[in-house]
Parts: sequence; C-alpha cells; structure tokens
Amino acid sequence: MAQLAIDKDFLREFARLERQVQDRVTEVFARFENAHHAGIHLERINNAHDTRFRSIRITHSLRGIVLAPESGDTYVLLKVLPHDKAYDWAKGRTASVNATTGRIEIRDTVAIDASLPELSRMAETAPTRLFAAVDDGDLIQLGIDQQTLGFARALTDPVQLEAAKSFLPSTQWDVLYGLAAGLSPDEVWMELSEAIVAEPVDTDDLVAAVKRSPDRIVLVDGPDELMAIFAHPFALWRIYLHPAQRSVVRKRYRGPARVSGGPGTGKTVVALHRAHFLAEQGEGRILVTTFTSALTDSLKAGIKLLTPFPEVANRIEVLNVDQLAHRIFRDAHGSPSILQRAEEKIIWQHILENLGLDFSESFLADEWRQVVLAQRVSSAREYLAAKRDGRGRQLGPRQKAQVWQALLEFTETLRTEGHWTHETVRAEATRLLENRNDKPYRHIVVDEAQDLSAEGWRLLREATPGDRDDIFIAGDTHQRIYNNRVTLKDVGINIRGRSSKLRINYRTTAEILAWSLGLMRGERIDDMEDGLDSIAGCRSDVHGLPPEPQGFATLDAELDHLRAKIRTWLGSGVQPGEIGVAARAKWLLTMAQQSLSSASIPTGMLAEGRAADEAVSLGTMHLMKGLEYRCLAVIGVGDRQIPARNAVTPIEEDETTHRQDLQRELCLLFVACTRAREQLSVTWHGARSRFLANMD
Ligand SMILES: Nc1ncnc2c1ncn2[C@@H]1O[C@H](COP(=O)(O)OP(=O)(O)OP(=O)(O)O)[C@@H](O)[C@H]1O
Repeated sequence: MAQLAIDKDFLREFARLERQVQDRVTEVFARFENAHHAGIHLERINNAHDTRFRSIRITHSLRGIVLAPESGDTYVLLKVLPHDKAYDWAKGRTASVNATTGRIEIRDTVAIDASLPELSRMAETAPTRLFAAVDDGDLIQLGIDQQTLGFARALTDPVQLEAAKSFLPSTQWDVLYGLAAGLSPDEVWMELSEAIVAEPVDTDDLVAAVKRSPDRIVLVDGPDELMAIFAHPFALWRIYLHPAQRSVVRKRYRGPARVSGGPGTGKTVVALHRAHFLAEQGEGRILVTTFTSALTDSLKAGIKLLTPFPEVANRIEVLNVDQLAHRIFRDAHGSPSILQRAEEKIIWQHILENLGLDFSESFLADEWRQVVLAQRVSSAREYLAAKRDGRGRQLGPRQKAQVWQALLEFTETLRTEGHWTHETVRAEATRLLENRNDKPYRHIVVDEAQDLSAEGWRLLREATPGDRDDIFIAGDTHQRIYNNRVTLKDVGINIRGRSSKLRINYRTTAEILAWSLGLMRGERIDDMEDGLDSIAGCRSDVHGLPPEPQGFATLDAELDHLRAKIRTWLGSGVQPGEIGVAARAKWLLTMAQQSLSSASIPTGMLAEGRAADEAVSLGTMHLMKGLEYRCLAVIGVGDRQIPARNAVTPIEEDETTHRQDLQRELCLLFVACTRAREQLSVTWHGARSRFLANMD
C-alpha cells in the first residue's frame, strides 16, 4: 500500500486553487491513498537533475510533482502547478537529506549554480566575505553541505543571502542567516538543538528523512486524514510544527510546564496541539482554559479544527476560568448573585465614610484583591504578615489595622447581603475542590497565562491531581493587559526546569516585529517566577514594509488618513475581513466607524460579536488579543489617549501602582501592534503618545 505524504508548500498552493480544481486534486490523491502505487500513473521528467521527481496528471493543464524515493512506498506531493511551470520547477530541483538534522531538503540546484559566477566575481573586489570568521568545520557540523558551502563562501553581503532564500535548502539557509545575524556557531547549534539527530544520518535514505521532517512533510494516515488536511489548507499550523514547537508539545513532564515566547511565536498553536496530544494519550479529561470568553471561543474553534475525531475531541473541554468556577459553585450552592462593580464601589465608599478613613475606594478594592484574596489572608495577624511587594503605598501598623477593619466590613457586607464577586466565586470553587478527591480534570492547558488572577490559578491547581503532565501553561508576560501579577510558586505551581521558549514569529514581518519590540525596549517585565523575562531573541524570517507611524493636527485629518489607507489596502486586493482598526477608547472607534461608513467601507465592531468576513473589524486594543489581521491600523496613539488617563493611578496616590498601570498600557499598545501580519499603520492627532517618544 502506498503511503502518501504532503509537503507544506503543496498545501499552500492547494489553498489558492479554485474549488473545482481542489476537488479534482482531492479525487486524484484519494485514489492514490486507496490504491497500490502501481495503479497510479507517475511520469518520469526528462532532463531532470533529480530522477526521483515525477509528475502526475491532475487536469488537462495542471500537473502535480511527486518525490518518489527509489526504494519504499512513500510518495511526497511537492507541487501543483500549470503544466510547463511544473516541469520547469522539477527539472532544476534536487532533494537531499540534511546530515545534521536528518530532515529532507529541497533546493533549486540550477539557481544556485547560475548565481555563483556573479557572486564570485563580486567577491574578488570585496574587502571581506560574509562568513570569513566561520570555519568550514563549524559550517559542516551545522549541516551545511558541499554545494551550499561553496555558495556561502562566495557571499559578501547579507542581502545576497536574503535573495538566496528561495533556492537554498531551507534549514541550511536558516543556519547561515543565524550566523550572518551575529550568532556564534554554538548559538546556532543551540537553536537547532531540537532538530539535531543523535545517531549518524544515512543521507541516502529519503524515506527515513521524510519521517523525520514533520515541520514540512505530513505523512497521511488514510483517506479520512487526507480529507481533513485538504478541508483546511490555510491552517498550516494544524499539520506542520516547528521542531521546537513539536518537542514542547510531545514532551512528558514530571509536573507543571510552561512555554513562553514573544508575540506570534505559536504559543496558542502549541497549547492546542498539547491538548490534542494529551487527549490521544487517553489518560483522562482535559481542560483547555484562558481568561476571557472571546479567547475561549477561538480556542474552541482551534480544538475543533485540530481534532476531527469525536472520541478524541470528547476528552477535551474548553472553558474560561470563570465558567469553570461558576459551574463548580452552582453544583454546590446554585447560582450566585454577582455584585456589579458600581455596587461594589458604593459599598467601599460607605465603609470609608463610616470609618472616616483617608484611603481611596480603588486603593481598598485593590488591597482586597491583590493582598487579601491573592494570598488568602483570613485574619488580622495574617494581614499584618502578608507580602505587599506589588503595592506602592507603604502602610504603618496603625494604618494596616484601619485597612483591615475596612476589609473585614466589606467581606461581612458581602456575607450578610448574600453577594458574591467573580473572585469570591473562584475562591469558593477552590475550597469546594480542595475537599474533593475526584478532581474534574487529569490535565489542564492554560493559554494567555499572564492574565490569570491568583484565585484563578488556585482553582486550576485544585482542579487536577498534582501528577505528571498536570498543568501546561502558555503565555507571554510582555502581553499582560490586566492587573494580575502572579508568581506561580505562590499559587502552588512549580515549573522549575520545565520551561521552554519559542523564538520564531510566524505572524508578523521582521519589520513590524522589530518596530513593536522597540516599544518595549528597556521595560522590566517579570517572568512569573520572581525573575525578569526577555523576548529579545524573537525573530521573523518574513520581510515586508516597515510600519508607518504618522501624526496629524486634528482628529478629522487622522480619520481622513485612515479612510485613504484602508482604500489603498482594499485597492491592492486585501479583503475587508483581513483589515483591522484598533484604538484604546471606544469613542474613537465609533468616530472611525462613522468616517469609514461615510466612504461606503463596510465595518463591524468586534464588541458586537466577530465582524463578518466582508467587513473591516474595529475593536479596542483589549479585544484585539488573540486576533490577527493582514493589515492593521492602530489609531489614536496620542498623548491624551494612551496611556488612558482614567486607567492610571496618580503618582501621588501610589507610585508603584502608577508605574504598573503605565506598563500595562504600554503592553496593550504592544499587543495591538503585534496583531498585524503584513502592514501596520500607527497614527495619532495632537501630540504623540509618550510610548512613541523613543521610536524615531
Ligand atoms: N508551525 C506553524 N506553522 C504555520 N503557522 C504557524 C505555526 N505556528 C504558528 N503559526 C501561525 O502563527 C500565528 C501566531 O500563532 P499563535 O497565535 O499560536 O502565536 P502566539 O504566540 O500565541 O501569539 P500571541 O502571543 O501574539 O497571541 C498564527 O497565525 C498561527 O497559525
């Protein structure tokens, strides 16, 4: 029986084919899967560099290119192209096996040979060569083979290397790119580490190489899987994982583990695959969770795409932390009466008046959440001893006694009035679970972990027995957009020695990423483990236009520019659903919507549910979390809009909280800007935001 394998590039092209042609391709290869290869007509390609490339007829005008190893029954679909282009493509290419990673590589041998004489001529007069400082021995150890070595030795400028991306073998290009970017051979070796094969590689064994290449080739396991792959050709993340992603997904951990990494590095993708992997192990129920319902919906959609088989999918439940808390609470006590924020404020104000205290309502509310609830303080003695590290305003013993009195009165009011808040519901659900031996989940996978509260974490801790592979955490503290700052070990979660970091950004161009990282330069961001996190090594290999920051004298002028920008994007073939507009404040989005509607540009507000495919999406920066757009306009990045004044505690009131509030606003801008895939426009009216001060 022939085994079919599909190359990533093939699927990319498949996604762009017309529906009818896609159906025809599916028909041809479903037959291929069912039959012995003898029943399939694969044609040899005359004058091909690599005689293992064959063509297969798809329609009158289209041909598929298949790699057919000399021995074995595994066939890799590499391309689908119009007849002549397919033959041209195949004639110049060769397949080989990387001696270090053991993975398959395809290169354009003809293009490499053709560009070498010109490069060598230019090198004769150049002062130095690009890799003059790197030994042949190091290059060979990193998997550079003879042909690529000859090419690399002729390079004098990183631009020449950039231009060679389309024809050099991809892993070897990555190695050279890392070295050209200033990494040492040891650092590149570390980057490759997940892909390095310990035993010697047989570079003639193409079939083994295919099996070792899950980042670019998927082995199809029967017709159902073939249909599932062809049904979602855009969702490449479903099928091809980078070796670093795959290793995190499939590792067995002795306890809680975490993956972090900058924006767009595939943390959510890894979290989804991890849930799927654990479901396949069949050890028990899995909870996939995060902090908002919008994010939960997109995780649900992701799990659905990844797990088409009900027997596996049924083991996974996707709920946000509050849905879980409320469910456990309801089962024990019925539905809670939830105190609204405005009602809570009135209670605090009454208490302050009654006790005649000189604190603000927001100070007490934060003290209750960030000290009392976060550390489960239940007596005056515990409160006196509690850590108040993140709290700016220092309190003497007398003030602490006053504050404790106010906090007691507040909790007493909640009790006598039968009121609950989301925090107390989480705490009560945790208490209920602490007394249960039958924990609801065997494994828990958490996405956007940086924004979970301490009570949320405690609840999750109690929802699974502390066993191996119990909690898997994905997050990036540079993207924290709410007020929760948690040290994991304080909530009973120890990830020491089980942390990994992803570095390759799949979403954004190198230009947008570098600009956005510039916003965060110099910012000290915690790592949820009492240390500091860094995303400095995060990189993208895709290039595009640099972001366009631009200021205007008036709001009208800024909105005129927005209209013109969106018209240009639409005119260049970008679909309305691929365009997003983000702002800090809702009023500005309303103005932007009116302005775009007046120009007959269809729009939809994210706050009113996901915008339709045919409309430009408008959303607050908070709502942008978890989304991405080909083209994104971040508007209103002016000094009066971001940081938002009402979201920042005055420095006179509390210096630490003031600093933390500013950092959260900066992270919000960073999150918004990193939702752009290809083009980012950043505009303001009046003075620009202080966050842009160092971006010239
Ligand atoms: N292995 C992969 N192959 C193809 N695309 C990928 C892969 N991994 C991630 N992506 C794509 O990269 C984009 C970002 O992935 P994802 O949302 O998982 O990143 P993230 O690290 O969670 O991002 P953020 O922290 O910014 O929310 C998505 O479009 C995703 O489909």
